[in-house]
Amino acid sequence: MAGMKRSGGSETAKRRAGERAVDAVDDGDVVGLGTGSTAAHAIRALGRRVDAGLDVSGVATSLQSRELAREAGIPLTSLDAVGSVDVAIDGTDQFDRETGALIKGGGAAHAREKVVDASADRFLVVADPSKAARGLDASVPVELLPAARRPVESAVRDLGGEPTLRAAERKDGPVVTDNGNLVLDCAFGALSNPGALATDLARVPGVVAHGLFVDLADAVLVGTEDGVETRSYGSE
Ligand SMILES: O=C(CO)[C@H](O)[C@H](O)COP(=O)(O)O
Repeated sequence: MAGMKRSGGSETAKRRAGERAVDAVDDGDVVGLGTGSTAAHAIRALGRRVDAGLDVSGVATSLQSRELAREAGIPLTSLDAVGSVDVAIDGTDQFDRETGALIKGGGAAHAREKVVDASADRFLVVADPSKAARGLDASVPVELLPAARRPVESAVRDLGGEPTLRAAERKDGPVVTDNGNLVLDCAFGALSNPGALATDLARVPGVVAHGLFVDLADAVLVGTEDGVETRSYGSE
């Protein structure tokens, strides 16, 4: 994947984080179902609790999470129907240990993820230790309207970034998101002010959503080989 490296964190660590996050789900909750390999562990764990009698419904953030939820037997609803979710469980590509700011979008699902995660009463991030960082320096995925590619690339360069169109791996040409858009992976180096960059990127005409999630996470649950470390942010 050009410009965006997916994590090779251990499956044990990812599974522990996903399972611990699902412990926070209560009977009757509407649950935001994140995208990616770590969130997939949470979806499977939630499915096991549904099998055991838990009454919840899920809001998928992608075609991937919708299919996984169906396989796991989790009843699905939509944000159109419910307006918000009680708890969202989602992965991340990088998180700042100090602030809980995230860079997401390695799976090109960050537009819907942001809508669902931002609507949550509690947004729990599940991660393995390879995602932890001091500050943020990964490239920032930007989903954009296909017709806006050139002006968005130019605006990213004006903001100090170097955009790379994300190429598909098992298809010729670019990645096309679940929303029919393209993704630019934008290398800015170390981010001195992620909040300001988030605001600037969101203002660019043609940008649908960027992968900076600032002041959204309530907690990051980091699975390890031995257990789970919970880092709380905001009001948690
Ligand atoms: O933001 C995402 C998808 O758009 C994922 O949550 C992120 O890429 C983490 O994935 P994984 O758990 O497979 O490392």
